Amino acid sequence: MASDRDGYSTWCRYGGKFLSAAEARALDDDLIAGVGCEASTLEALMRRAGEQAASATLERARDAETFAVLCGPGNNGGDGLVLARACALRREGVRVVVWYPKGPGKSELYAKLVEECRATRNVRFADEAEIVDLLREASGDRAGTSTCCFIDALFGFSFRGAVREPYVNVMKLLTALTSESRIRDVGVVRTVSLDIPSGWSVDGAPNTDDVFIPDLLISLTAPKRCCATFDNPALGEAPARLRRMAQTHVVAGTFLTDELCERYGLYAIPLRRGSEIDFAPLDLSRRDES
Ligand SMILES: NC(=O)C1=CN([C@@H]2O[C@H](COP(=O)(O)OP(=O)(O)OC[C@H]3O[C@@H](n4cnc5c(N)ncnc54)[C@H](O)[C@@H]3O)[C@@H](O)[C@H]2O)[C@H](O)CC1
Repeated sequence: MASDRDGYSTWCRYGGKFLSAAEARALDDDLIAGVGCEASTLEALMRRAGEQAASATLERARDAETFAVLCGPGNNGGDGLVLARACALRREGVRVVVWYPKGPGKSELYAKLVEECRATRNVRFADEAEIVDLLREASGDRAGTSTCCFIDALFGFSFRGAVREPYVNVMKLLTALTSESRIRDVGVVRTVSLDIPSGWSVDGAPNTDDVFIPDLLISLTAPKRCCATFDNPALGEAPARLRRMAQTHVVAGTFLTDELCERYGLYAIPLRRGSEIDFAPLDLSRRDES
C-alpha cells in the first residue's frame, strides 16, 4: 500500500539524492566554470531556471488570476523576476505583482531583470502594504476579488538563520496562510516556493510548528537536504502539509550532464540537458503528471 511519505520514499528507492547547501553551490560553480559540462553564464542558468519554474507554476496554478512574486536579494530573487515576466507573457489576462524590497543592490543582472519586468505589460511592482493586503485577502481576513498565487522567491540555498527585515512581516503572513488548519486539496496551488521554502534551514529539518510549507515546491536541478527530513522515522508522523508538499514536489532546470550526475550522485534526476520537458515530479511514480 502507498504510504503517506511516498513522495520521498519512492525518490529514495530509486536512488534519489538530496543536495546539501555546499553541494548545491559547488554544482552551480561547476555549471558556470564548465566542469563536466559546457560552461553557462549565471544569467543563462537563471533564465532557464526561472522559465522552467514558470512552466511548472502555470501548469499547476491553472486558476490563478494574479501572481504575487516575492523576490529576495539574491539569485533566488533573480529566478523569481524571470518567472514573473514569463507568467505575464505566457498567460493571457493574468496580473503579475512583484515585490522586491531590497532592490538590485550591486547586481547588474538583477537590475536588468527588474527593467525587463518594468517593460512588460501586466507586470507591476508593489510595496509591502499591497502584498500584505493580498495575503490578507487570500487568508479571508479581508474581502478580495481575484484568485492569487504567491510565489516565494525570497531565499534559496544561501539562506542562514532566522528571517530578517524587511521580510519578517510578509514571511509571517505567508506562513499563516499555509498553516495546518488551512490545508488545501492537492490540486489547488496558492503558494509556490522556488528551490527551497523560505525560512527553512537548507541542510536541516524544518521547524514544523512554525514554518512556511508551500503547496508546490519547485526544486531547481535537484532537491535539497531539508526535504530529506520527511523520511526520518525518528521525527514521527510528518504534518499533513509536509506530506502534501512531498506529493506535489517537482524538479525543474535542465542543467545536468551525465558526467555531473555521476559527480554528484544524482542518478535518479528525471531531467538532463536537452530534456524536452521543463519539469518533472520528484515522485517518479507520478511522472506522467508533468
Ligand atoms: N543551478 C541552479 O539550480 C540555479 C540556481 N539558482 C538560484 O540561486 C539560488 C541561490 O542564490 P544565492 O544568491 O546564492 O542565494 P539566495 O538567493 O539564497 O539569497 C542570498 C541573499 O539572502 C540574504 N539572506 C540570507 N539569509 C537571510 C536571512 N536570514 N534574512 C534575510 N536575508 C538573508 C543574503 O544576505 C543574500 O543577500 C538558488 O537557491 C537558486 O534559486 C541560480 O538562479 C542559478 C541556477
